[in-house]
Amino acid sequence: MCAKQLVLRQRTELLGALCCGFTAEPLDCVIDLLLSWEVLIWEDYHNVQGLTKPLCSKTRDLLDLVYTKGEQACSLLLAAFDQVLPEAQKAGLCLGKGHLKTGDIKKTPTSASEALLVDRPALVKKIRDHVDGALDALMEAGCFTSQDCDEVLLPVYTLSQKVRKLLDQVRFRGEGAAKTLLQYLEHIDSKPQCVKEERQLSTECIDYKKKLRSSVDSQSRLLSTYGGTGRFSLDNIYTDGILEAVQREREVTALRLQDVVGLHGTINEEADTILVSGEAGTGKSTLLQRLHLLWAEGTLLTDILMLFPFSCRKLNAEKKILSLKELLFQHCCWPDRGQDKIFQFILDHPQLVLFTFDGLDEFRQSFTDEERHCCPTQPAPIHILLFNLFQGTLMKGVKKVVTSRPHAVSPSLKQYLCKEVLAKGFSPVGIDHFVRKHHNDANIATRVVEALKANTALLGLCHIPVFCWIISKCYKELLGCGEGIPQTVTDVYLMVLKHFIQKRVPQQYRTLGKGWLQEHQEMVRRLGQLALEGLKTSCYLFTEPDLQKCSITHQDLGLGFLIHCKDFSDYADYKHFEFLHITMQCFFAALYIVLNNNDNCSVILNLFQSHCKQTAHFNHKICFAHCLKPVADDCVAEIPNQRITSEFVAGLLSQRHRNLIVQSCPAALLEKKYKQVMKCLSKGLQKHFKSIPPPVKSEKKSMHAMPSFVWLIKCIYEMQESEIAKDAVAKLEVEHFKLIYCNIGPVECTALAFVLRYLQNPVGIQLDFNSVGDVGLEQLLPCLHICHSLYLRNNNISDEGIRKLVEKGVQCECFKKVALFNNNLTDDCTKYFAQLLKAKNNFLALRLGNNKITSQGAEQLAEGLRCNTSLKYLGLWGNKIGDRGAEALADALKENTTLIWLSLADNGVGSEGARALAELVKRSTTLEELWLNQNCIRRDGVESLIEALKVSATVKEVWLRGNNLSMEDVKELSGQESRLIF
Ligand SMILES: Nc1ncnc2c1ncn2[C@@H]1O[C@H](COP(=O)(O)OP(=O)(O)OP(=O)(O)O)[C@@H](O)[C@H]1O
Repeated sequence: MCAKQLVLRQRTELLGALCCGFTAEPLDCVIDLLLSWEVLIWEDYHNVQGLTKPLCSKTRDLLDLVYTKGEQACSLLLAAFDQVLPEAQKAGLCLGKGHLKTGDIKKTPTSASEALLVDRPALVKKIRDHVDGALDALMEAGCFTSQDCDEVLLPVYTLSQKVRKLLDQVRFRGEGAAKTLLQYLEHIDSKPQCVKEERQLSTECIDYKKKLRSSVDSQSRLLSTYGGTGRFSLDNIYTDGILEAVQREREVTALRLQDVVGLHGTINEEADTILVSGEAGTGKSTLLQRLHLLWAEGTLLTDILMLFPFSCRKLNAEKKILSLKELLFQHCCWPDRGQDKIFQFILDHPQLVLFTFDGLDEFRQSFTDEERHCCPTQPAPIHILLFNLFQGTLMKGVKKVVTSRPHAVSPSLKQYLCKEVLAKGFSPVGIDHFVRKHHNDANIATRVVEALKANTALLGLCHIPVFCWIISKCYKELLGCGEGIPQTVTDVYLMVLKHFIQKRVPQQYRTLGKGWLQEHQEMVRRLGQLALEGLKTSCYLFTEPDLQKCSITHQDLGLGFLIHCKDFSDYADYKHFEFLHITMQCFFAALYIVLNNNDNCSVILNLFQSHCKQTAHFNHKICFAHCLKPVADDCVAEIPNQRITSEFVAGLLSQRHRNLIVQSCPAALLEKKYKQVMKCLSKGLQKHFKSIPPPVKSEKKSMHAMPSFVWLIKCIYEMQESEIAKDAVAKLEVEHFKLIYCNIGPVECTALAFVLRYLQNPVGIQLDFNSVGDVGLEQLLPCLHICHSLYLRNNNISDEGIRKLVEKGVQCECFKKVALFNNNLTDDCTKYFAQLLKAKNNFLALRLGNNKITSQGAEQLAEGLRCNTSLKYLGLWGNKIGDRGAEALADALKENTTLIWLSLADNGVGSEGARALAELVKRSTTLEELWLNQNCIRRDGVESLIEALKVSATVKEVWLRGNNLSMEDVKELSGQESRLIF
């Protein structure tokens, strides 16, 4: 098909490709290329870009214009799309590759202005880091006025747009300006710009920078949580958590703290907002605090001159309209002099400034991009300022780091994100480090660590830092509990409550008796009522007046323990910002619901039924919209907190805690509430299962769970009620459970195993893209006997997790497949898999792609393969087994009569490895597909494979793309053997 036809037929797709991202950058890049290839002349450029046109109109105009210019122009347009669009977006498009070689049409410029046009695409990238220098050079040479500079530096422009404006202005000013710019570019020194700016800082700016540093330093030096009895220096207690960046295609990569603000993991270069998201207590605020401290000490973010930290919770209190200047100076740090100069410096040097916003989920208004505000001096309500900062309409170029729980991150906010970082809590090593840092006494630390290791359900909870902190704080109660207790989140919070009450009891009566809850029930009820009220209005504050209303003092609350001050500076000001950690507030609310003597169970019904109504279809939008509907007046308002509260209600009503609770609430009423919850949970699960669509022909019946399913399972676990679990899944006929991207961590794994172990028939469990980790994997083991396939792509699993999996797996008759793509596996894990292969002669598929397995691992695996007579699929894509590994595997599989699929793609295999594999091809009577893409096999290696294929009756395809072969080799060799795929 000719290029003109391609442009016409794919008009909608081409339009979509340039307009879907809400940023003009792809269109601008296409235009840059077309200008440099002379498809567009300067006049066309102005016509297309027209000042106030929306993005879609510009793109339509461009497509129309190029279409009228004929076949060659269309061909170049497609080539420009090919260069600009990311691979994923090109997937469905036909861009007529090979029509034209774009390199051939690049003209040799005859003037400086022409040079700027011909090199425009490259110059846009190059000048990005030198806009200020270029403007200075142009001003000095008298080519630009300060008005020209202002036009270029308008804060609404992205950095690339500023460069394009600059280039346009230079063209407008003529050949002299173009020459000056080219000369400047030739002499750009390699020093980063900030070094120069540092030298030019006015004394006002230097003084302000010092003041800001010292204020940030004092705010972040102590761990901001719990005053009174224990204040930790952040340096002493901070423990690295797991951080991951979400990439395009929803892949994730690991990040370090220092990468949070860097380029690593960027998905949209034009945006400035970095989101750190994570569930309650995963350490988002602490991470931010650590960044602040390291900046203040001058050890990290050294290219940032001014850092402004904000707390969204505090900003809720700002009722007046204010300008950006007031926001910065009044809410962060007041300049003693030269306010205007300092503010001007901030406006002029956005790349040297960082804003951080902690706890967007606590901000009362939800993000919207409906109201634009771009003037830094114009006052506006606080939410308008914030939302425009996030979008980049205001203070484009200033990096902003925002933390939030996931539920508060709307799709409309996501489109303005430059990267998304997931805070996933502690790894098992992190838990160990944290506990040891927490306890000065090494003996106690060791006992706590051992107690955790002996109670894996609890260890699972501790990967969330706030639990780790609670457990460390209540270590005396923990060590006195005996083995295996506590098991559930409710157990942990009851332990906290007991600890807290214990502290209020006079020294001489310190040992609490069995009736401890009853003795303190009045206060617990009052706090519970307060908490419930707070949750109904999404209010997380327990302010002084609130407490006074309930005749509770801060002493009652136990300042040293329960109070969670998000920002240490708040502590001095606790009358206004006292704060109980939200999960604790949910727990008190649940206690109130359970202890309430009111016979009417409508609160419980509302609490549980609102979730149960959701169907099993995985549709976040529907689910989210449903969740946002207010459920009922007497029910808590916000869904995530509602979920946490209902889990506690289920836990408190469980038979295990009956003896404690029954002292404060009549037994008959408790029983009624218990039955009510049991009924809701069981009905909820049934509804969920009933809504599973029938399987597509020839496919397995599978269920894609959504968050409400995970919540139901967690409630059942909190109740520790095997009967509901049994009932719920007894009649379930599903062959495959899909729980991908469901925030499944160790806690959820414990609950899943508790329920799924009662399934009648074996299922596949797909948990790809979660945070299962070694601890979670261990938690899943109780349901391994009903699991035929386990999929754990991207789950931070290491060799230790595999050791435990295999230990159990060899005893489970129906466990036949495991997929562990992209985890942290090394050669160590292969000895366990070798054991599995030796012991289980019904095992079918082992997929270990994208791990860190070398030739040594392959050799160990080979030992297992030698004895195995069942494996059909073996995947080692993206490891480093090399020739030696390939030889070992090929040799071990010589006599094998089951393997039909083998992937050694991207493993550094050369011709020697290929020769060994050729032997396998020759001898195998079952092998059908061999994947050897992205290796370094040369022509001689391929020739031995061709020879082998002559004898093989089973092999259908050998994939050899991306090896060390010339075009001629490929042409010639593919002519010799059609089963080779190049
Ligand atoms: N990296 C860490 N090192 C040491 N302790 C930590 C770390 N992260 C979190 N903690 C502990 O866990 C507590 C809760 O962490 P933090 O407040 O940062 O969580 P969060 O994700 O902001 O929670 P929320 O969503 O409820 O606001 C902290 O007060 C601290 O005790």
